[in-house]
Amino acid sequence: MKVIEVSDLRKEYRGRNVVDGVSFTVEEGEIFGVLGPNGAGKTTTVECVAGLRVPDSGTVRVLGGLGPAEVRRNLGVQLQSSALPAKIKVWEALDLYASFYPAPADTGALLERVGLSARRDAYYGRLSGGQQQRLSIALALVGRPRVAILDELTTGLDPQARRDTWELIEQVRADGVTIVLVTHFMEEAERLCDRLALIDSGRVVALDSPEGLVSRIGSPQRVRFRPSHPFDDAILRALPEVTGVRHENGRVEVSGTGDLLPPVVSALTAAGVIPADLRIEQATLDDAFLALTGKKISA
Ligand SMILES: Nc1ncnc2c1ncn2[C@@H]1O[C@H](COP(=O)(O)OP(=O)(O)OP(=O)(O)O)[C@@H](O)[C@H]1O
Repeated sequence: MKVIEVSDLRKEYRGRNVVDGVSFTVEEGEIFGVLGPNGAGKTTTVECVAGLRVPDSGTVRVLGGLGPAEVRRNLGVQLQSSALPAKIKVWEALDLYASFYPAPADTGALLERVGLSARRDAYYGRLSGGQQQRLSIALALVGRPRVAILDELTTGLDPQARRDTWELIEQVRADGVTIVLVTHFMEEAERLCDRLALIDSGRVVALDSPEGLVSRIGSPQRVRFRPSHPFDDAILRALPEVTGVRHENGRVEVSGTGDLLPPVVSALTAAGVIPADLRIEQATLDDAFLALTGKKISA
């Protein structure tokens, strides 16, 4: 079942098309990513989906076309800008948000799940960045939504807190909540998303699974090494898997397709060249974005 259907969404600010004809659908139970550089129009898009901004044109259908009140009841939203007052306590914030819904989640169990039980009496302003993010996720889930929209939820977190948050998101999805995840971290998108829309300058430039996006670009693999001594590139260029060979500061980078490593290593070995510091790199979503738009996501 399609839980969100967005068609030709447009929003203009001061003569600029911030959202410029965006269309996508989100299936029930998936983690759908909206990935793109800062200022690409991601937040504006999801805020239109959540009914928090009015698009200039285009349509948004949530859960088969519910009205605004029903959408609010079924949609949990965690936004970048949803800062709480510093002097509100964790349990007070949760109780307050729970009071907006007819059948809210058990707030004690929710605090447990996001790892904040021990901080229930703490002031919001006293929480670490990771704890504040976890509370904002709890607030997005307290109405027991069928769909949760999470915007830049790991921005500013240290790597451990980020990984903990990813695990939490996977658990939430395992409970059957459909998740729309806005991010500009490709690692986050690669790890969590079933499908994603790459957004650039208000447009969807591609929509696919992370693997699908990466496999669209020509050179999904790179092998790098430091050769024991100079050699003739022709021995590598002759291999059908190899599409390019580059030399840089005494290192060699071979790009190509398929299973690149074995033929490269055997060709080098046959020529008596020992590859030191051998590394293999898969293409990433960043490479896919670069290939599609000419820009880096993480600018
Ligand atoms: N209310 C507004 N009035 C004027 N311009 C706005 C408004 N909201 C957003 N914009 C502009 O629209 C563009 C897209 O903003 P948006 O927040 O949707 O991008 P984003 O992809 O979510 O980026 P970020 O990750 O930085 O939030 C930006 O250039 C922003 O300055």
